Amino acid sequence: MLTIYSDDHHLHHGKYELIDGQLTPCFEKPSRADMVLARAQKVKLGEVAAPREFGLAPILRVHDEGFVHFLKDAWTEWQAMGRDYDMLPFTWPNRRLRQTIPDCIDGKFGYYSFDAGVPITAGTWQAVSSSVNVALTGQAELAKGARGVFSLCRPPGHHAAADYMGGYCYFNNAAIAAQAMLDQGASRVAILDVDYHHGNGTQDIFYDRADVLFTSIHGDPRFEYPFFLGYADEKGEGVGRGFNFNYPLAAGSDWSAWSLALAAACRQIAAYAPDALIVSLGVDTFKEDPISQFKLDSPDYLRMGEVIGALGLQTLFVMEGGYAVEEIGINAINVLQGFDSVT
Ligand SMILES: NCCCNCCCCCC(O)(O)C(F)(F)F
Ligand SMILES: [Zn+2]
Repeated sequence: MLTIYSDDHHLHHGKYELIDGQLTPCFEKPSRADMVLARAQKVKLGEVAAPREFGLAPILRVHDEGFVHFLKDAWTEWQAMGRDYDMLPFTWPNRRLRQTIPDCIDGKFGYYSFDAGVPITAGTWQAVSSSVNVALTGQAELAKGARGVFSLCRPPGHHAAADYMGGYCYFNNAAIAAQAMLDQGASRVAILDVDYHHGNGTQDIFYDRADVLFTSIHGDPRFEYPFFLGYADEKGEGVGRGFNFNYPLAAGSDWSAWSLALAAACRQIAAYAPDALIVSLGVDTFKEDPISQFKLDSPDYLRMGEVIGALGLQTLFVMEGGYAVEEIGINAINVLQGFDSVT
């Protein structure tokens, strides 16, 4: 399988995030992507190609213009205030507060984010732009007829909605790739989000649409981040009703429970008969993941890839989460090798 990868992700390395009331070194760090790349090369998964440049147009097909320009100019504005350390948001327009965009950068940052898990640094813009180009280059390769392509994206994207970032995500790489497929003539695209956390951003972007089917298996939002989306009763709205399927699972879920949800999601995807499938590939479902509560083991990722491969769909894998850095490469690449093993 072809892998699309850029070293530009190293330009984004936030220092701290707030976990359990403590400022903690960021779990979303450069070594994550380095380990996945190393594993792909070690097992000779296939060629590794650099991304092509696609510019702002495909990003603006999904994200709000004000949001994009805030992110583009944020670091310059922050530096102009004499601040040379990471930007972090700290206040958000909750219920019954004005949804008016302030002039002050702290107010703008809060308007365009939903949590403090999105440090902005000098290199963040370049890194997130590159991550989008990695996803779009993968999509372009798939459009040429490849059965499967791996876009090794970093930073991840599935928590980012049209006009807010959060949870280590800035631009929604998978959503941007899905929209590009539709813009190039696809009628229907299915997204399968296997990350431990619900892809609230991806769901939100396509919630009122029938041309993208969103399915997600994740930690139950009653106890797990992102808490405020991801319930099973969220089925889509308007013409999008019936094109959103959430499979929240209890803490401690292992392959036996998880694979039943995968089978259910795959039944929906097969019935939808999409032109292509995008997998938001997070492997924080792993039993040793430091911030997650599922119990999948490394061999389970081979089986996950086989089940996805059995759908017989052209598939773009877009890297999302996974924080057990020693095993992230084995687990992510196992999915791709499992997929490739299905002829
Ligand atoms: N007590 C643990 C608090 C963790 N709070 C933030 C979790 C963010 C998860 C990000 C991700 O793994 O879903 C992505 F794929 F986007 F990277
Ligand atoms: Zn996650």
